[in-house]
Amino acid sequence: MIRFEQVSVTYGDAAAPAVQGIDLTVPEGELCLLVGPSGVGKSTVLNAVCGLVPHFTGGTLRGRVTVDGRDTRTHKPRELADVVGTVGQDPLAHFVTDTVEDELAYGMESLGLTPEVMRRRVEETLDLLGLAELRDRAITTLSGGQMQRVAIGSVLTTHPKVLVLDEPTSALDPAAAEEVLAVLQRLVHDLGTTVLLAEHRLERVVQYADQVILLPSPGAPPVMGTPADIMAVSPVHPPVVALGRLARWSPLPLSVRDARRKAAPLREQLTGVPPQAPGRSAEGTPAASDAAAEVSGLGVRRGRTEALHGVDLTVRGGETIALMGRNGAGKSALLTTLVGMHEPSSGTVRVGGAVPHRTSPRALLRHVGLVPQEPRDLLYADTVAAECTAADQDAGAPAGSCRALVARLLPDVPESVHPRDLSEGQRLALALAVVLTARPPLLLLDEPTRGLDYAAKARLIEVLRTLAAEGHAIVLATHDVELAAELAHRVVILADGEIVADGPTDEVVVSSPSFAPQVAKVLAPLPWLTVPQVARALEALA
Ligand SMILES: Nc1ncnc2c1ncn2[C@@H]1O[C@H](COP(=O)(O)OP(=O)(O)OP(=O)(O)O)[C@@H](O)[C@H]1O
Ligand SMILES: Nc1ncnc2c1ncn2[C@@H]1O[C@H](COP(=O)(O)OP(=O)(O)OP(=O)(O)O)[C@@H](O)[C@H]1O
Repeated sequence: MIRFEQVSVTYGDAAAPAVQGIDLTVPEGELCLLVGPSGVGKSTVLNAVCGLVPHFTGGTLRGRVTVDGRDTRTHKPRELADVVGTVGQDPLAHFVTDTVEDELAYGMESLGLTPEVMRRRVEETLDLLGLAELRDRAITTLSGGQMQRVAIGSVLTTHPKVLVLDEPTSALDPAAAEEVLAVLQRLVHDLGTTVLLAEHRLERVVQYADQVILLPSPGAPPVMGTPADIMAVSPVHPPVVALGRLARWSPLPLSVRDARRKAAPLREQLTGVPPQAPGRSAEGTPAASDAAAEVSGLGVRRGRTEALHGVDLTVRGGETIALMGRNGAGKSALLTTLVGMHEPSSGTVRVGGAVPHRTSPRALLRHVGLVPQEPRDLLYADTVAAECTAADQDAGAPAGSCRALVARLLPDVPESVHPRDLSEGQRLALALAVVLTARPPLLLLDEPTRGLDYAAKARLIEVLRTLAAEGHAIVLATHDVELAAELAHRVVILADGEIVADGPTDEVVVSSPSFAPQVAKVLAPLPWLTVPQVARALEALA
């Protein structure tokens, strides 16, 4: 259905192609997963299928890409739209209408479907993606995950033969991610739809894949095979696979269910061994005077929505809190209120003693820094190098500090490229470095792992742990249960703008079917959360 013949893509005046030696076929009616490290060229491959590369991104495509027999060189993206539905990494860039309902209907209008069919599919999709209450909402007022749901819904309504999805679950809460994957699988099984999907959080998708294409490193040709064969060699793999490799299980488990069947001996070995508590540093709980932020009885309105109400939260230096909860629960609203972007409708907020919305942004910078959900909002300069220089100057940090942080998080981020042209993971690494350079006492991160591969995530965890150990307070809003399990001392769960759980990570996540990490599910009822925890314990036992 999708055919690549000796394809390579070179951007602008880059010295080497971003991808090369791509020669493969994605068969009709299969769900094919594209995996590989950050910046390796996954989006480039996907965009070549829908024709955005090279028609919109520029650059040179050599070789041939055909979709359902149509050559993307001679067919513009518009002329492929009836065959290929695409969800890109940045939904906002692709929306054409203003409201949720219009966006869901838009794709169908050009296909000449009857009003009855259109109506029915819109209703189905609203229900399927939990968007019914938001149908009249302006798209610009949606939360990140709500936008991603609309973007996915808008391509589902047209029932295209081919779906191309770039990290489609990166902003979705765990339950929504599962629902979307279940829908995709149903389309593949029942309608014979062909799905090509790139994703970093393999724990969410690998068990649904018929085939996996691995781009192992920049410029290296892809390897294609069954999920089990590829996971056995892939540098990127989900925690169950890491656990399976560690415990030498064969065949390697791809799902929690597979792993549980093999885990009895490991459970036995670990029984009675106390796991090291997640994220905990040697210093223990910091003194009560260290409050980096105090929130009390907080209410925040966004348009007609009561995004937060009655929120009480104290964040202390040295502590890392994961803020979790469904899409639209109010996580971003809380973080942005802490940096003064919204005036509370009730209650009080103090950050380092200051009232954020009455403090000048410049003065507030001494107390708090936010990496926003859309890293682009933070980046102004024309090149990565200029962005880093500016960050050093703003923070009064030694020249080269920001650049060194970028390199520490992700190798090979190009210096002279415009931040706009970076891959998703590269752009996030840059935004993280810009904020980390200022070393604010309170560090807020909104979904800080989109586009990051497992290795980059592990390096980010290291950097953040060091900061926490030095007394910085960290709050991260995330749907990444694996990240929360590794990093957070404490988990706070928001639902409909209210705090519904607040406690030590192991206590909160282990008991939750949505927020438990894979290792917790595999080893339950034992309270283990992460592969590194298990690895350390096994080493000590050996
Ligand atoms: N328009 C462009 N101009 C110049 N370089 C680009 C452009 N788009 C992408 N690149 C570069 O090509 C490489 C591959 O990027 P791509 O977005 O395809 O990676 P990816 O595997 O999707 O990454 P991620 O996992 O971070 O989303 C990166 O080094 C990126 O900086
Ligand atoms: N300008 C606005 N007008 C109306 N409602 C808004 C506006 N901005 C945000 N909202 C709503 O406020 C609620 C909280 O949004 P917020 O972005 O804080 O959610 P979130 O927990 O960060 O979600 P996600 O996990 O999807 O990022 C959502 O229901 C959202 O639709």
